[in-house]
Amino acid sequence: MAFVEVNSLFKSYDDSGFQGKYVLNDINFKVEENEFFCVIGHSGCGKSTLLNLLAGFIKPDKGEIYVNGKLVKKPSSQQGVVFQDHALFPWYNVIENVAFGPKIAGKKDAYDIALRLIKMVGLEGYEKKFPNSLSGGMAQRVGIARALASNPELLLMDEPLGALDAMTREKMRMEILKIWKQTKKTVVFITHSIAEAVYLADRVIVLKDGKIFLNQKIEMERPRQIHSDQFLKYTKMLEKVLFDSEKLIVE
Ligand SMILES: Nc1ncnc2c1ncn2[C@@H]1O[C@H](COP(=O)(O)OP(=O)(O)OP(=O)(O)O)[C@@H](O)[C@H]1O
Repeated sequence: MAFVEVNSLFKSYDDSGFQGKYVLNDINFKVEENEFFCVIGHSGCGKSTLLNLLAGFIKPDKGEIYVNGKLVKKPSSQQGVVFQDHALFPWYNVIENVAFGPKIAGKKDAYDIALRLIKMVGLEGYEKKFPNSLSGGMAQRVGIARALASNPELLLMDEPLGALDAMTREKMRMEILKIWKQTKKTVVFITHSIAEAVYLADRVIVLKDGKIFLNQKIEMERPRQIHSDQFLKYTKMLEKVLFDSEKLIVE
């Protein structure tokens, strides 16, 4: 069994639930352990819905999701989530935000865990700062540290770089890859950006009209050279599927 298995998943927000109203319509895919898995699609195609289902925040109409062999039924510390708007507690400083999960779990070393992760995301010295005094990139680093603090098996990232300016975004991409390599987590990462998906992913799926239109392995050495022929080959392939209505390729 793969680390994550999504089997015949259907989700509608309409009680009548007939086909055609499904935001996700018979979605099937697998994510291997330690894989960096990207989901890409136009606005409204169901990316966040898929992530919320993986996180156990909402339930499917039909189908199942297994994470490490366990059926996802509700949110759990095994699924860490990073949100686009970082969703930090504004009344807590950085260390309290990061230590929150381990403290709730009764970990005696919650602050040690938090300190280690704050250092890992490059925010040493900022432990006592409050979210409103941090830049977008810094707040997102705290969001990542907080998600990692519960030592989840699966890290779910919903457009974590979407609100950042282009330069910070580029820097954060590299940071995320570094953190991924260091922690050896399995990552499901949602993005609007084709280049981001090709830069980051071991595998990309393209969601469109409630279906997976492409499930593609990205076979390139890291760090990836964004001007290389191979990189352009993949970006063109994804562009074609995203903007061309005919393709339906599932490996
Ligand atoms: N709670 C909800 N109730 C009703 N409809 C919803 C709800 N959440 C999402 N939808 C609808 O489901 C569809 C998919 O939304 P979703 O947020 O999953 O898309 P998305 O691909 O993440 O979009 P974006 O990239 O803009 O964030 C949209 O048509 C949206 O309006």
